Amino acid sequence: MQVLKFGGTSVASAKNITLVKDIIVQKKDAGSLIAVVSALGGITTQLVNASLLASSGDEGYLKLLNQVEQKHIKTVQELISVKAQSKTLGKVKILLNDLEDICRGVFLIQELTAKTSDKILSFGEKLSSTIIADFLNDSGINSSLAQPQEFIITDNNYGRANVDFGVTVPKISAYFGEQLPVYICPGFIASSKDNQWTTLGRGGSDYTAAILASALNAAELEIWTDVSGMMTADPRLVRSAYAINEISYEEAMELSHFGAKVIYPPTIQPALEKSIPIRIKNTFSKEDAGTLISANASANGQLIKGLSSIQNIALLNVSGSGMVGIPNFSHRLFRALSNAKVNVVLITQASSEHTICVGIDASDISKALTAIESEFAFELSARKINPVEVEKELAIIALVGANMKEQVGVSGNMFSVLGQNGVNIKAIAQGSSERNISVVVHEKEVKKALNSLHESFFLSDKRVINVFMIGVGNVGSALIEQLRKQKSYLSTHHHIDLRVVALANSRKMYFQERGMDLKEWKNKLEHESEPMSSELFLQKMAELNLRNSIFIDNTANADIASVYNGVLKESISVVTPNKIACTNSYEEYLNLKKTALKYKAKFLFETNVGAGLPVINTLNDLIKSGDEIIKIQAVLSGSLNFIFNNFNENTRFADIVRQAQEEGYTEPDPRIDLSGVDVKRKILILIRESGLNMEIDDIPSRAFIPKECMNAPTIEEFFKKLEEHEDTFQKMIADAKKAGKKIKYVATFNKGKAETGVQLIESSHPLYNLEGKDNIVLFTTKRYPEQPLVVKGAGAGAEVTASGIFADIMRIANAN
Ligand SMILES: NC(=O)C1=CN([C@@H]2O[C@H](COP(=O)(O)OP(=O)(O)OC[C@H]3O[C@@H](n4cnc5c(N)ncnc54)[C@H](OP(=O)(O)O)[C@@H]3O)[C@@H](O)[C@H]2O)C=CC1
Ligand SMILES: N[C@@H](CC=O)C(=O)O
Repeated sequence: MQVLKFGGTSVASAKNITLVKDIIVQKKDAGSLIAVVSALGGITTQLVNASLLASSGDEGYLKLLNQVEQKHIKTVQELISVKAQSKTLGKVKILLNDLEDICRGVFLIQELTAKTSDKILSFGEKLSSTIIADFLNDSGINSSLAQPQEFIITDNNYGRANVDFGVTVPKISAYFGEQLPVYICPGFIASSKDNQWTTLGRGGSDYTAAILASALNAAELEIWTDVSGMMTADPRLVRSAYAINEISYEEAMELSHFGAKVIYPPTIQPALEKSIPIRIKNTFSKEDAGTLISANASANGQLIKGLSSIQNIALLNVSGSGMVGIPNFSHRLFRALSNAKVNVVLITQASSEHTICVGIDASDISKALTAIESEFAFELSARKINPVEVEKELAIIALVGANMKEQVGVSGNMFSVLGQNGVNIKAIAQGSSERNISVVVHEKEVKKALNSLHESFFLSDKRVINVFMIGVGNVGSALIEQLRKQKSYLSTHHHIDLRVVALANSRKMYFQERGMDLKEWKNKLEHESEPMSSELFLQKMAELNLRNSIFIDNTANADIASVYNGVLKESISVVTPNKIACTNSYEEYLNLKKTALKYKAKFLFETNVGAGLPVINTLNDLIKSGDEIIKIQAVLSGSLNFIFNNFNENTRFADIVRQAQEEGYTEPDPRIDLSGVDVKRKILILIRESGLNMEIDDIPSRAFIPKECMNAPTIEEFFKKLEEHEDTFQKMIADAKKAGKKIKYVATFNKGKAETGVQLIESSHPLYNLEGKDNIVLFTTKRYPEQPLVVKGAGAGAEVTASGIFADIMRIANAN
């Protein structure tokens, strides 16, 4: 005998019932089958609501009953041929009349007992099974409507009756002794020994199917539902969740206890006891393999089978010195909660015995508090225990898998993934079965936590990196184009799904939670955006609370640089070419580093010095490996090097500066380069990264631009003044030429002192042949005392800078 169970959504409409028929037709040739059916989707809830309204004397119950009636009549009319319809409609009408009579009784006496409630709720399955059996017969499939009241016998515990297996099993064997091709059996309903209608409680139809499968020694029990099996995580929260092929009974129970509602394992006990495999199948995608739950489920090398989550959890923290070493304490606590019918979902106790923390459904908080306060009234008044602390808006997330046992590092990995994403863990529970590690987190973190854990433990997945970018000018737009071009490469070769979630310039900002199409960003930012406000940008970024988020600042703006600390505190990494944050006071610079460390975020700014050149990383490697910096000599301004390499007696200084600006080598405000400020910032960053404390004002610079130019109020005025001082610049270049030297703007750090300014460089010096917009950095260190370690190459320009930022993004993406 085959036993199949179809849940509420599988039989929610005529269209769905037709799919059920197709499955039955396909299966019936393999032997007799019993199809256990639930009530049409949504009907049980309507019956509950109608009975409650009736019991409170509200005539609104009639409206609900009318909706129930219409739904069933419509289903009959859509399913059954006209000539056979009246017979089925007659049966349905009789049932509906009985239902209405019972509800009217409840309405009149305004009382709803558990016994009457069971009677009312039974109509859902009675109606659905009657219609489905008639539909199959009308479609030429010989079907019999089974009457579970005749073979599932229970006690009188209405609402959740207990099955008497001693009586039930022989009755089932006798009832199904003569095997017809197809039985349609209403799930959920049963009968007590004194012939009263009872129901089997939550998951009741699964239970009916499991009882039948067990009593009839079915080869397999199939549960047909609306998903393609038990999923690795809740697909509404984790889009990349997928169906688990095989899972053990124990793992299925763990997953289901914590939120995977596909099956309700306690009701599967009869099948489990006889090791009858259970297959979860999707009525709406019947070719999908589904999930096989069995005693010998193959692990397929997977440590973790799934992630589950339950929301609306509260933690009660019971603490106090009066608990320590008192053996009876926990007994009293749990007895009080049990007597108050509070279900304890999670328990943790520190070995100090000073606190016990219990997780409960938040709707039970007041019941639980009353129970505890009354049980421990004396201890509370004597201050032997503290007032119970309650924390709400929490959720439990559990990692489930039998293969975790004895496997080192699973919980370590779990905690580190959550930590890197700034998810605070409020409580932890792991049983010695090592099949489940549960953590309690804030409700708002659930989505991020589940997604980061899913990415980490289910390797077939892509790792999503979410980018929030302010500044889409010269460098920012080059970066966007590089990200666009590399997207599919990163996806294929590195399993990284790099998404740009937000973009902003000084006027507008545009957000797209699932990542935007980078071909269209300009249009979207211009036409589908909202006004830019850095506060709102940060607020939206925090509210989205996406895993693996990176904030990128491609501006040269001090206000934007001032938000990094707050961003890092959200455990969001910061990448920036903007030098302002690292050249503010030393204290602020150190503070950013400390915050990043504390909140497990990264603060990366490789492009602050030498654009895309690996200057800071090289220096960091030297320092980390124990080397010491003796001297740094460098040309750190791409624009100034370009200007001095291209300016001659045949060109005008202002034109060359303008060209450097147009080529994208200068700062947004070129005065920052020409004043030497940009170079001071860069050498300062190198000094600080070498481990030394220095402020920008400690670095002198020899100005070469006349004061009058630097004092110009606007950039345009500045260019005009440069033109007016052309003679000064021509003299500079002529003097250098006469001396057979080249002009370079050099930064030096030696013996604890730094200085910057123009120098005339001889042809034998390593700086002499520095072409175009190149930078060069010479590190003389304890390990490189004579021949300095040299980093050289293009030190300015949008493309190289963008690629340096991209490299920082990849460092973060690959680090987690
Ligand atoms: N060019 C280079 O070779 C290198 C540059 N860098 C650094 O890269 C950064 C960017 O330079 P670059 O791209 O040339 O500059 P751009 O002036 O071309 O672009 C700056 C971008 O930042 C935006 N912006 C400025 N202020 C704000 C604000 N308050 N809020 C939001 N957006 C703002 C601008 O918007 P809007 O257009 O609306 O003003 C623009 O999109 C600078 O910090 C620079 O020092 C670092 C290494 C090398
Ligand atoms: N303006 C800078 C480029 C970025 O740091 C330079 O000229 O080097």
